Amino acid sequence: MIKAKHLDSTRSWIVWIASIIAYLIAVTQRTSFGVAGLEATDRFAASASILATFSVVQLIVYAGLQIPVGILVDKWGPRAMITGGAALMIIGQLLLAMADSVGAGLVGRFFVGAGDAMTFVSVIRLLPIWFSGYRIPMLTQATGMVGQLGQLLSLIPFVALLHLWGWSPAFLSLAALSVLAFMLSLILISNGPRGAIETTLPNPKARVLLSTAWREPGTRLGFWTHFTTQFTTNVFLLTWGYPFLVSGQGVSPATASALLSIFVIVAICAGPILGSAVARYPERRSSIAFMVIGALTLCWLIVILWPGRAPLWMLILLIISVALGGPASMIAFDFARTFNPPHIIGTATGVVNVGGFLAALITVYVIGWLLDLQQKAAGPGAELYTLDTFRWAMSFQFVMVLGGVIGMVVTRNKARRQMALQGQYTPRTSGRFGRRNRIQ
Ligand SMILES: NCCCC[C@H](N)C(=O)NCC(=O)O
Repeated sequence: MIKAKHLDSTRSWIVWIASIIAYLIAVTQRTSFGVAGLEATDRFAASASILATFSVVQLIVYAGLQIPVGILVDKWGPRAMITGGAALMIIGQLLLAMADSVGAGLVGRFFVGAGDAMTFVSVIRLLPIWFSGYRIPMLTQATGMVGQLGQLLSLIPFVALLHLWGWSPAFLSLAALSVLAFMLSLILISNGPRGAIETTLPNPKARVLLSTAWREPGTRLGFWTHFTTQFTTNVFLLTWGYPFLVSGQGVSPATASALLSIFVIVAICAGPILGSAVARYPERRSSIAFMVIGALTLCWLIVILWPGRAPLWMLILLIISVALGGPASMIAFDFARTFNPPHIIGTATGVVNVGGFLAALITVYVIGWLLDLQQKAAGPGAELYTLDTFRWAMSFQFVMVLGGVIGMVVTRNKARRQMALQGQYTPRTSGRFGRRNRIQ
């Protein structure tokens, strides 16, 4: 087969670099409110639960928009979505810069969440338009990795601006950053040459796109893979990791912060390794995901069953294994891409991306509920955060892992049966069909 001329060209790299800058900036916008918690408490005279509402609203908006965004990526193309997302984030951060009430702040955060939700799926959709072969899984990992650096922009320069200049100028600077993303996307991103996004339908209906993507077992395998690999990372980073380490495991706040920074290091180191493993052994993608899930489940089990507090080295092992879930979750997008025809990859990617965020939302909520329940059951004056209350509450993650693994096994079997019927390679049929027929 002759390779299209635009694939893997200089233009491809320009488009990819512009798109990952837009994603990196979206992650900065996403994580900026979390690092401004103390200032937000003062500005909005807010309680801890109101502050938590900001995170929950953002997660709900993000997860709730993934499927509509995926469908729109297939209808309008990634460029319009990335540019539109940057515009929404400009509006959101301008509103936040001026907000002096919880309501106004929440509206700002809603816009930021919506703009952020439009970015990642569109960036992932650009990859098969502009690249070919093994580069796609490698660049999928690299996209996830570079994006996470956006968190560092929030943690270092944004926090510095907040302390030096105060709330409004700091959030105005974030709006300016999204202006940069908007301009770069408008000028440098392209949906590819005419016909690069193939459509079989002239004006595809949203319902048709969604049901076609969902009926494909590979999309559901991606959903459950993302669900199971990513949620523990989100639960740990977004809410319960820090109190679990400090109040449950008794480590100092400084050690807890240092432990949390391991997430960034693991994401940077593991991304290329997992990316090249997926590129070399695409038929083993789900086994790689199962290995990571096995490792993180085993580490959680050891920490939870450890008599008393777990030693520091065990906590480090736990965090490394949980952090591996981030890069492993990118395998889920590879399923969406390889099992679906090009005109519904956006929709399928949106479906897959709901998995981990939905699981995180459920788990964050249930862990909080289980902690409250144990405190109430223990009677007046009982502590909310103790080693034992955390042991029981964090154990809920095993229920989610079990549900996710069942989903993965069932959908993997369906996907394999379908591939075997189509005469394509699966590990079990490798002897019959040979490596040449494996699905990329
Ligand atoms: N290297 C870790 C990247 C994790 C990315 C994650 N799996 C994901 O789904 N990201 C979506 C997003 O919008 O960031």
